[in-house]
Amino acid sequence: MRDARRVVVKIGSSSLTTAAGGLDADRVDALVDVLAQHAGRPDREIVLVSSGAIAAGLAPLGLTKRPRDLARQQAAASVGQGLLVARYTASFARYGRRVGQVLLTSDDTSRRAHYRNAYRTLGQLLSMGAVPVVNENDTVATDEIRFGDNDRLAALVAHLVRADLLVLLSDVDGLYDGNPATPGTRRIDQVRDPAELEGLDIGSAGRAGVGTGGMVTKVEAAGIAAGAGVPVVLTSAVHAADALAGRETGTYFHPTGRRAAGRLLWLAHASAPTGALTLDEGAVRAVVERRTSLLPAGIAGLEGDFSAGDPVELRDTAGRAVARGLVNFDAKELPRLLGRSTRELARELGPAYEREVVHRDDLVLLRS
Ligand SMILES: Nc1ncnc2c1ncn2[C@@H]1O[C@H](COP(=O)(O)OP(=O)(O)O)[C@@H](O)[C@H]1O
Ligand SMILES: N[C@@H](CCC(=O)OP(=O)(O)O)C(=O)O
Repeated sequence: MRDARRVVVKIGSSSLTTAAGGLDADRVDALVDVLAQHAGRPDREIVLVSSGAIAAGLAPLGLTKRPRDLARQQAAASVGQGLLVARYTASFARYGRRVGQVLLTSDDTSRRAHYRNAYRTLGQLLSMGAVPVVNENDTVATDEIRFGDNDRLAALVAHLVRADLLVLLSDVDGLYDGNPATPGTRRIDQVRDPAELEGLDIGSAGRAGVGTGGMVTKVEAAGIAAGAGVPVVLTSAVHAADALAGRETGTYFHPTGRRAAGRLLWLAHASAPTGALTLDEGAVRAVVERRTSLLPAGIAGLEGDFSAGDPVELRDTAGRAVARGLVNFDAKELPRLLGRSTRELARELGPAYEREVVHRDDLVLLRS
């Protein structure tokens, strides 16, 4: 951990705001002090995933707690994101460092061209010595395409930039074997296998009116990152320096998997499918066992109003999800193509209809 060169640090709203609501400039500065020192060493790079846009926008808009409706959350995020980045800009300037704002949606990150763009921009910022400050693009995301929680976004960003380490900072110094407010609960120092966590009381509520997802989303995010080969430290913001220096702190999640191919991890975790295709038995075998592309001939039915490029679920005839993929046709185009061979379609409708419905490079299996 001490040698981790490229580190993604995620900080939650609860660690950036005051009890009265609004951004806590002192806490932002304290975090930046630690990050700037780490990033100031040769060969070290930081990508910061920062929540707090909604929380920072509440007080300026006269709101006392996080609104339930999406429209007001988006308005708060719009006001708060500006304030948040202004604060980071001023704070990193004390160290002569620039910051670059990067706002992502799940839609951006599962589409091939957008994914490459995100990868390139983050890499460029880092190579120019700037600190990318990433958040979800809350003001334009709809409920359906929202990540909704930055823990998962941070895990996917860690994978995207091929980070050596993911540090999740919260207001609690690690994962506990029960709600830490309950006397007698103990911190878990290491997690070697997510199965070790089964049966633990892991709360889904964050600090009232501020954070989202509680510990549940952190544990899920740690599972995604560790499963993709990125070790994770989960600790409190006050221990950020320890985590970056490789000193023991919080809960350490050992990597459990190998680094998977780029975009497919995003496809599996970032996006909610906008529709579903039902595959006949032969097509399930072809896609799952032989890892081929999905052709119209093997599709028995479809549901949902998707557009070309959207993520869809691939199901067997019993309705079980077997894979997820990016579809190459709009839902309204597909019915007349189903069950027909690509050669026949190309002859009848033109060469554009020879294409796969889901290309195997855009397909991720959900069970093996
Ligand atoms: N088993 C657990 N271990 C640690 N914290 C837990 C657990 N269950 C629930 N929590 C709560 O989760 C909270 C952190 O979630 P949240 O407020 O959403 O964080 P953030 O805003 O940093 O993303 C902690 O303050 C703690 O009260
Ligand atoms: N994108 C949202 C943060 C969503 C979120 O996951 O919040 P948190 O649980 O505090 O990390 C915002 O900036 O307000």
